Amino acid sequence: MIRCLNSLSKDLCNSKFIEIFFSRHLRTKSSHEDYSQIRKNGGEEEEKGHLHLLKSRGQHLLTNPRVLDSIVRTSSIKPDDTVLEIGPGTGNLTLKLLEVAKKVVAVEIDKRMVEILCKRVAEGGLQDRLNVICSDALKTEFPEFNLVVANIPYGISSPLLAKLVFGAKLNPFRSATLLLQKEFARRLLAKPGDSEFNRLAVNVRLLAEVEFVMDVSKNDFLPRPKVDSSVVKVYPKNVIPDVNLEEWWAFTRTCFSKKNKTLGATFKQKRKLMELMKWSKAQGLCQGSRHCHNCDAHENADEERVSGEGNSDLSSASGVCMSLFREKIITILESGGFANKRPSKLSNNELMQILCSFNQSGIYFHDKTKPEVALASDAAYDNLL
Ligand SMILES: C[S@@+](CC[C@H](N)C(=O)[O-])C[C@H]1O[C@@H](n2cnc3c(N)ncnc32)[C@H](O)[C@@H]1O
Repeated sequence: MIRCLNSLSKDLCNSKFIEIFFSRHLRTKSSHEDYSQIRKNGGEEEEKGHLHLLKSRGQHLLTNPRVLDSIVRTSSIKPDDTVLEIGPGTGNLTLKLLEVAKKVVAVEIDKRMVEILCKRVAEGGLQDRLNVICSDALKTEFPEFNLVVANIPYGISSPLLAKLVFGAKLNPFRSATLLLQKEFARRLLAKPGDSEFNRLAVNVRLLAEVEFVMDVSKNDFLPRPKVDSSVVKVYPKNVIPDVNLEEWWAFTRTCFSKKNKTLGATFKQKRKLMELMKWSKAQGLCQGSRHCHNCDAHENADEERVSGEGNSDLSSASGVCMSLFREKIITILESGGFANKRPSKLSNNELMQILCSFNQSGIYFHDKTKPEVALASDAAYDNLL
């Protein structure tokens, strides 16, 4: 492979050769095949100069120079910008970025790609302006950057977006121009009332604005993916709402568990009430209450939750406290006019208003006694969006 790359690296610096090279020398592997299998079964083929592209790594390379140019143009890169690129692959976009940025930090998980990338960049004499990190972008602490431009592997879109947007508090950047799966981009851009509107849009919109840039054809990639793609631009907000993020995530998770159900119906569910009672109890909401003081409702509720059992009749046995709690929640929703509203039609401001009313009444959606999850930690991005 190296021999092959040596002879081709000069050509690769010229985008006209990109397509010819890829059609001759790249091969794809299905998602279930991994590197160990390639080494075992396909090692000889790699020796002959074929680079197997892995679906499991989202290795669909953008080969249309016009699209690459458009992405760079819409990214509004300034000469003193340090651009973070996730998944540079063989460097098609990286080379264009290096033409205009002061520096590019490229994070690539596949060391075969890193070899090709470094070779191509060295051929252009631009290696001093490139910092390549061969690592998983989700597990890497990014060095300083002030702009993101990337054709990312679609399989990590959610956690990566979460890492960027929620991490912007610690690592501020001007904008992220991202090539995403079209369906994911539509969900990001969806407005309340749109069929695609969901928790992803709500959570991202809390901290960032998202703008549509353009659709990209499947034919602009090698190998051709099965899904359509779109470019979006994400702008982290300068001023972010004063809200505990874990509380917000837990709240939106509850609301959007059934996004088309009315909030009144969602909060009548016994399982949801039990969970909420747990956290609200942690805040001392019910301490001293006549009903709580003399009954074991919360302890029973906790036991039932753990064992997966439970009496569905809220008015019986340990349900006295739960009934009161449910009434309290419905009263709060009704007083704001939200009991019959559906989360899929609510704006972030309205959702924030509901959460504030709950919190002011001592109702919480997560365990506030636990320390806040460090936003820079890997675990923080799992299932966030
Ligand atoms: C869609 S390709 C884009 C390649 C290149 N930017 C282009 O446009 O031609 C995605 C790239 O991300 C890399 N990748 C996949 N998972 C990654 C991860 N967790 N961290 C960093 N890079 C990753 C793949 O190896 C692949 O090179």
